[in-house]
Amino acid sequence: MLHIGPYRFNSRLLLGTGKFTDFNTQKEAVKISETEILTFAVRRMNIFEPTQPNFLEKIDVQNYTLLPNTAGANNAEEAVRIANLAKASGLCDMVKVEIIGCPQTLLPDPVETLRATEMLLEQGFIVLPYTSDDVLLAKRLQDLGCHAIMPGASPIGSGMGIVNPLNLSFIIEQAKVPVIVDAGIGSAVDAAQAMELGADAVLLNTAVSGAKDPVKMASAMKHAIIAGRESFEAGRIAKKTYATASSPLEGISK
Ligand SMILES: CC(=O)[C@@H](O)[C@H](O)COP(=O)(O)O
Repeated sequence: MLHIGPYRFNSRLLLGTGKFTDFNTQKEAVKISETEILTFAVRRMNIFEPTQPNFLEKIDVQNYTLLPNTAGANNAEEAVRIANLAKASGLCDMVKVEIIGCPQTLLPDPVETLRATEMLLEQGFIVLPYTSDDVLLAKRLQDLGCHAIMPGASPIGSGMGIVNPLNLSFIIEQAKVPVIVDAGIGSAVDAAQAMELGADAVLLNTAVSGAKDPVKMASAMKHAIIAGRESFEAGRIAKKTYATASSPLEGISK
């Protein structure tokens, strides 16, 4: 079971809701993924304008925990403002801090992310900062008291998978809060790898919404995350340079 602050989840898949070609595909993908947490950019919701189109309109949002993110914020103050807007509209008291520092790589701004996390924690939010795979930054965020750490596997939407598994495993090793690998997942094997490294969950969007068959990919991601977690818990065999026979002959009388 995944624990984030006071919340408990059976699914370890967090699904982004953007970039689907149509609302029916989005709905089917969300359903088959069996995710319990949906994430979205607050700035894309017309939260105070019920007459305007709502991109979650096909989804029965009562059945999900909503994780608004602060995408679009350029600094800590803007992120805090966006988080409060989401909270005031009754969406959730959890927030994913997303403060992009570079328009080309979409990598997060570490200083502003740290500041926003501190400010939001002071205001009583359940805070999940999206961060790079910087090991010490992850520790600093954890020391502030954030409720989960969300290191990127690779740049958002790149589909490059985990570019630095070593950094990720260092982050996981030292973590006292859930580690949710967020962004850059390209296919099911990447999601399984994150879980095998010991991540607590995976957040992804583009790999599903941009797949040739998004619904099938959502299903694949669900299974990959379950398989990766089971494999992690089962404990993999040690890697060796040379072969070991599968049917050893030692001890067998001739
Ligand atoms: C939807 C969301 O929160 C994204 O910002 C997230 O980082 C997903 O990234 P990918 O699209 O690379 O999976």
